[in-house]
Amino acid sequence: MHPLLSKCQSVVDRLIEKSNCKTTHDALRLNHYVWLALISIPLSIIFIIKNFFAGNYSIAAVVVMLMGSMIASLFFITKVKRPSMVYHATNCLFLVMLVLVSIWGDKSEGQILWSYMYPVLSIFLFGNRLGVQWSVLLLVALLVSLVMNGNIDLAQSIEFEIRFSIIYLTILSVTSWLEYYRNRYTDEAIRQRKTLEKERENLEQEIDRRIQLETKLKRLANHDSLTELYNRRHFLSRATEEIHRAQRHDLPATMALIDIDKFKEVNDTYGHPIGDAVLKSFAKLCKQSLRQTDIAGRIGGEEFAILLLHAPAEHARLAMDRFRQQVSEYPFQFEGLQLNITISIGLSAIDDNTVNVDQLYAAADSALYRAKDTGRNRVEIGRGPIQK
Ligand SMILES: Nc1nc2c(ncn2[C@@H]2O[C@H](COP(=O)(O)OP(=O)(O)OP(=O)(O)O)[C@@H](O)[C@H]2O)c(=O)[nH]1
Repeated sequence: MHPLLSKCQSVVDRLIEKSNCKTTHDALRLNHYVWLALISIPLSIIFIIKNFFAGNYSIAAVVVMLMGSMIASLFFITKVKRPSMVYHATNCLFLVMLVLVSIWGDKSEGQILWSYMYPVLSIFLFGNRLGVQWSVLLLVALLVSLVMNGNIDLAQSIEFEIRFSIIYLTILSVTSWLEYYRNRYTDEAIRQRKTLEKERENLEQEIDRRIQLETKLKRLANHDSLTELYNRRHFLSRATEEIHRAQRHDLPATMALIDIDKFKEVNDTYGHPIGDAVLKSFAKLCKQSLRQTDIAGRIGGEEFAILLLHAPAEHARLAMDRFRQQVSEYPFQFEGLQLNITISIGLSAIDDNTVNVDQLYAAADSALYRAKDTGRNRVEIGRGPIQK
């Protein structure tokens, strides 16, 4: 679009935005009216000047009135409740003006011919049904005025009236036909756009649903459903990555295997659901006590593993001993019951000889057995990974 036109369109849009249009259809009609008014105002000025110098003062005065009403209407459309009333009023004035022009007009120049543009404008502005009604009304009014007002040059010529009517009706029919097809294609385009928008919306919802499902599936695949810690497979895979990283950067890391002591007794004494609740609470406590960088997983029934990153064996032992102490003093409470548990921990730190996570796990596991064998509620460090 030409920059001047798009500037005008933005002014028109602003006017329409400020108006009280309820539907997009109303807004479209108002858009047409504002454009017609913007084009008609300069044309009216030319028409006024021409008639003024031709001595047709009465016509010039009527057009001045019409132009004034159009300018005023541009202010009123943002104020009134129903903006369509404004252009209906202007249309009535325009119609009266055309009739008066045909009565007062310069006979030799046939001012009545200006009326030919009315069907085009009214259908453009009001749509087919109302536009045709207004156009037919104008035709009737013009014919009556031609017959009644004794305009000798025109009124006496029945032939002129017939020719005028035929051309007027042809213009009306062609415009109406064009408007009909324009409406049809516009409606079709709107329908297609709505369908496309709906499909896009559905597609977006489907993508969201699948993303959520994928996230859920990933979570289910990697996490233990009871404790929400990593499951054995995912823990070992994450631990493998981290061990490689630590080895590459020459950083310490220690694996801790934790087993709840005499957990069978908890199940046997209080029942399996309480046993589950203990496991859940223990996992929560475990998460709270760990560093953000540490990785924790549930390896089996009541067995857990933690990979303590950036922690050499001695630091890990201190940290795990604190945790062991914390667990032994923690009052696990369920349904009015309070119970205490203890844990045994086996540690194994990576060194230059560590080949893989299984070695580290095996070393931590043997340390855990030692902790169990030597009385439970203890932390033991493994004797180092199996040598290459
Ligand atoms: N409630 C519950 N119990 C479980 C779960 N998984 C394993 N267990 C129980 O954990 C208990 C483990 O018992 P054991 O392996 O004999 O060991 P323990 O009684 O803890 O004794 P120590 O390890 O030698 O101190 C068994 O009774 C299992 O049934 C679970 O998901 N929920």
